[in-house]
Amino acid sequence: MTEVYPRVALIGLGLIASSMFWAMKRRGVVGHVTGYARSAATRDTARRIGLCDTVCDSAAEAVEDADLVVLAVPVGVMGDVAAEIAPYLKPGCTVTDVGSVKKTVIEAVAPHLPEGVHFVPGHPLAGTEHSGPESGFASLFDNRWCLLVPVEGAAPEAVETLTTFWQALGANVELMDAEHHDLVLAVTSHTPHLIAYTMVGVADDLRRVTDSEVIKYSAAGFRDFTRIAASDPTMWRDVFLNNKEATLEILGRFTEELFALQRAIRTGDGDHLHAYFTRTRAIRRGIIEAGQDTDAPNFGRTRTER
Ligand SMILES: NC(=O)c1ccc[n+]([C@@H]2O[C@H](COP(=O)([O-])OP(=O)(O)OC[C@H]3O[C@@H](n4cnc5c(N)ncnc54)[C@H](O)[C@@H]3O)[C@@H](O)[C@H]2O)c1
Ligand SMILES: O=C(O)C(=O)C[C@]1(C(=O)O)C=C[C@@H](O)C=C1
Repeated sequence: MTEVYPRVALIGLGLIASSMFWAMKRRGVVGHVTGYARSAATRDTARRIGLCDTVCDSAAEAVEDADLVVLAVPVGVMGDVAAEIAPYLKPGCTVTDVGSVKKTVIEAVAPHLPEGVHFVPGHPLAGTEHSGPESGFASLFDNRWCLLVPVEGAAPEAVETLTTFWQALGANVELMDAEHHDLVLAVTSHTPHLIAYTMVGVADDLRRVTDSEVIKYSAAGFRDFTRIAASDPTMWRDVFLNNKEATLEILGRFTEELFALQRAIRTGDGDHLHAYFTRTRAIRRGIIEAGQDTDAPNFGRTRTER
């Protein structure tokens, strides 16, 4: 296919950036890809496995000729990274990010970017519990959503080109505003992760107290929780600290429902439980009927399957 961008720079070389690299190379989406990660060990690993055409020892060097710069670092450091690269950005280039939270990332990044640079924030809704340069694979974004969250006054051509880029990586693209994005993701991703972290923590405490074999005999549902709860601690700490308002709102609602279910169990209100579970089952069936069941095609894949 024709190149969407001649030169791309990946800042941060973890799961998402490495998957983007392999996906770009799979279809010849771009020309040359530079990469930079803060840690020398990550840069060494990237060089060893051929991740990026050139691995640079500074962010400045990585971005200087890039037509697209992708910030693929934890959301808590997006602003620092933007400040670091700002003086070296090529006029007319596009800067995007892949952060799981949009409002605070936009607030942290936008003020650093010089005029003439297009900022088009993004978020691919695809991932695994693995992290680091060796965890990526080319098919991660296939048939997954990538949400773009253009800031006010964003150049339509810059948004269009980034849309074409993500489509070439296999994703379906939609535009959304930042506040709505953060609320939707609090429901579909952030709060579920917090619940999984909590449930696994509770099971672990229980194991210590009773010395039972909670983990050894864990059923499939709980195993799914342990997978989610194995996700990167830095990434998820930053997600919760940066999507405070929406997560707390959804957690509040979650707690109310949980209390209602708790009460139904205590009072023996089987009708309440049955009606509730019937409603939730219908949601799952609706997803399957709508053909949107993209159930975990990426889980457990390794880099060798790229
Ligand atoms: N993991 C997922 O499921 C997923 C999905 C969609 C979006 N995201 C978002 O993508 C971003 C990256 O996540 P990931 O899963 O690829 O993480 P990761 O932990 O696999 O990789 C992060 C990379 O950033 C580097 N880094 C950290 N601080 C840096 C700094 N100050 N300067 C330069 N490099 C730095 C790390 O060395 C590492 O290479 C996050 O913002 C995350 O919220 C993650
Ligand atoms: O499947 C997983 O492991 C994920 O957690 C991926 C997941 C999600 O919650 O769906 C996690 C965070 C992202 O920002 C986007 C995708």
